[in-house]
Amino acid sequence: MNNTADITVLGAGSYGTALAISLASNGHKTLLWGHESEHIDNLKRDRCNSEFLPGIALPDLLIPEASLATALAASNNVLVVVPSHVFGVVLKQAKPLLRDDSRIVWATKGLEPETGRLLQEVAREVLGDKYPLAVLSGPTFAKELAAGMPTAIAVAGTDEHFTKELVELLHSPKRLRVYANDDFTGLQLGGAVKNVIAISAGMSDGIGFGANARTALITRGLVELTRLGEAIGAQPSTFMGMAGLGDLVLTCTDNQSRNRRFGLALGQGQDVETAQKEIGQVVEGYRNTKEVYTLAKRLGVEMPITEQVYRVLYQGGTPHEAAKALLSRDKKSETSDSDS
Ligand SMILES: NC(=O)C1=CN([C@@H]2O[C@H](COP(=O)(O)OP(=O)(O)OC[C@H]3O[C@@H](n4cnc5c(N)ncnc54)[C@H](OP(=O)(O)O)[C@@H]3O)[C@@H](O)[C@H]2O)C=CC1
Ligand SMILES: O=C(CO)COP(=O)(O)O
Repeated sequence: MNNTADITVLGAGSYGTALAISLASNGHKTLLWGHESEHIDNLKRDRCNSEFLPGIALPDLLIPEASLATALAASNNVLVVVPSHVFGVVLKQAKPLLRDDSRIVWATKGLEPETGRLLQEVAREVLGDKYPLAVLSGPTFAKELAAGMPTAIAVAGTDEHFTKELVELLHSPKRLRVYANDDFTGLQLGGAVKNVIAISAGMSDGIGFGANARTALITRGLVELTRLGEAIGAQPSTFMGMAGLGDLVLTCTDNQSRNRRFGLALGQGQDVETAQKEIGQVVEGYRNTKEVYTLAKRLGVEMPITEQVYRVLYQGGTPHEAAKALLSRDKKSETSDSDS
């Protein structure tokens, strides 16, 4: 089947638009589908996603598209960038419209709501084994990527050929460095767990603690992520890369992160609902906390920071109580899970 576009992006929020801008700026014809036709009309009229990325012009090769059928017929490369709680829903909508040669990659960061399953399991359940799958993960704020500021990211998947082609499509010597990785599981998990740790770092700063506490949370958060990763078959070295340390540092330290801002608001005494509402965009870590907590409990993996964030978000605990609980834990060795 002939491609009329090089790639189709599903999800016209901040990150879907930023990736589409980046791809189109690389010289690739890119269709950008969004589920609200009025939003797509605005993109076409303004040549700008004023709602999510004000002031950043859409390149000529970026074509906003309101019809999912047209978007999916245009290219065999499908990049899904919707929030994790609608990932399965969007794949179900897409399934009857996919081409025989479609290949699916996502930049969604999260796990399946309630079950805590990796998105690869959701994709396989909905789509079967027919299509190659891949994931993009790493420290990439939409606004900076869309503005063409230097960025690095990692990609992994089920099919080496597809992964290599994604590197070719996305990589730009001027703006975006793309690292191929062979740990499909690790890249997905890193993108979900960092959201939870970013909330904890935000809470700590919101309370008024300093750089020491924030850095301790990043470092021990990395330990939690690595422990959970090993339990589900990821490679520990992945978490020293873009989708682990990289994304933890980014989202725990910079207020562009919605998860961090959510935590900040909670640390300053705001309630969960108001804090979420004020962000006005997806705060993946709110749901991810429940999913990561559930997954860790199921596998018997110790994740004390995640557990405390869960207490605050779902069990009425306060950020101060969470900090106290973490500080008063038994003394232990840094390098093993035994007591000191
Ligand atoms: N923003 C960033 O810097 C980064 C984001 N990500 C990840 O990308 C994913 C998307 O986040 P992001 O773009 O930032 O989120 P935004 O909140 O900016 O946008 C989400 C978009 O998804 C749309 N959407 C909601 N429900 C559906 C649906 N059922 N079908 C189709 N579209 C839907 C929303 O439409 P509507 O507004 O109409 O509800 C909106 O356009 C998340 O998993 C996030 O973690 C990853 C790296 C960086
Ligand atoms: O994943 C991100 C950057 O890599 C975006 O982080 P937030 O979802 O916290 O804004």
